[in-house]
Amino acid sequence: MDLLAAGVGPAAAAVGTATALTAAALRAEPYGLVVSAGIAGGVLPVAPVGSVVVADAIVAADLGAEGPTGFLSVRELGFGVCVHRPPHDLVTRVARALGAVSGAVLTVSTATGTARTARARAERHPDAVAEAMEGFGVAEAAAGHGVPALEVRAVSNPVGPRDRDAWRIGTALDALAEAFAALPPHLGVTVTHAPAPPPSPVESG
Ligand SMILES: O=C(O)c1cccc(C(=O)CC[C@H]2O[C@@H](n3cnc4c(=O)[nH]cnc43)[C@H](O)[C@@H]2O)c1
Repeated sequence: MDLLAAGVGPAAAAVGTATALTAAALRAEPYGLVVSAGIAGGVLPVAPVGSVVVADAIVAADLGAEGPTGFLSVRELGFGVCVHRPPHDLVTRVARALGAVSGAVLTVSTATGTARTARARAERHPDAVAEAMEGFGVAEAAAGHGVPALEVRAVSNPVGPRDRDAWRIGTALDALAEAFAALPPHLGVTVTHAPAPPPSPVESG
């Protein structure tokens, strides 16, 4: 299992993921799974701060155009996909193992900051449990390489009017670390850590 910090937003996430997947393919050591992980805004009441979510759909929620009747996705415009669906069995297994909520996780380039945007996105995506800014970029890169993608997030803040005092990034990172410690056997991988260096000799005398 390798860890890549690709940056914030769908473009940085796609570039970082595609580069890593290409490099691995050229080494003839292709990856079998990509996991987009991080913190997220949670949709209340299903995904409160500190909860973990697993995406059953990774949705590009603001990639498209505005029309007179509202937002039109790239799929509605006829030139792309706006949803990637991770393998259903894997989502079910991982969500159960982590005690996580599963549902659609929206990828946005502009984080929700008003009740009006939160309402519009909830109306368009009633199955959404969270939003973040990278999942769809990761999933597009993975799809381009024929590799399945998962998205696992820990909730740092509620989706809604911008309120930085309500953010609990430490709580979310603790929950994410706990989830990732439990994850490997459910992905069918074993994690090996480099052995700790020996303690430096203590001089006596
Ligand atoms: O200052 C703000 O209003 C603000 C709004 C959204 C995100 C940020 C960040 O600095 C974190 C970006 C980082 O965190 C993920 N994230 C966490 N919560 C949300 C959210 O409610 N909506 C979208 N993204 C979120 C995101 O994936 C980025 O990696 C600041």
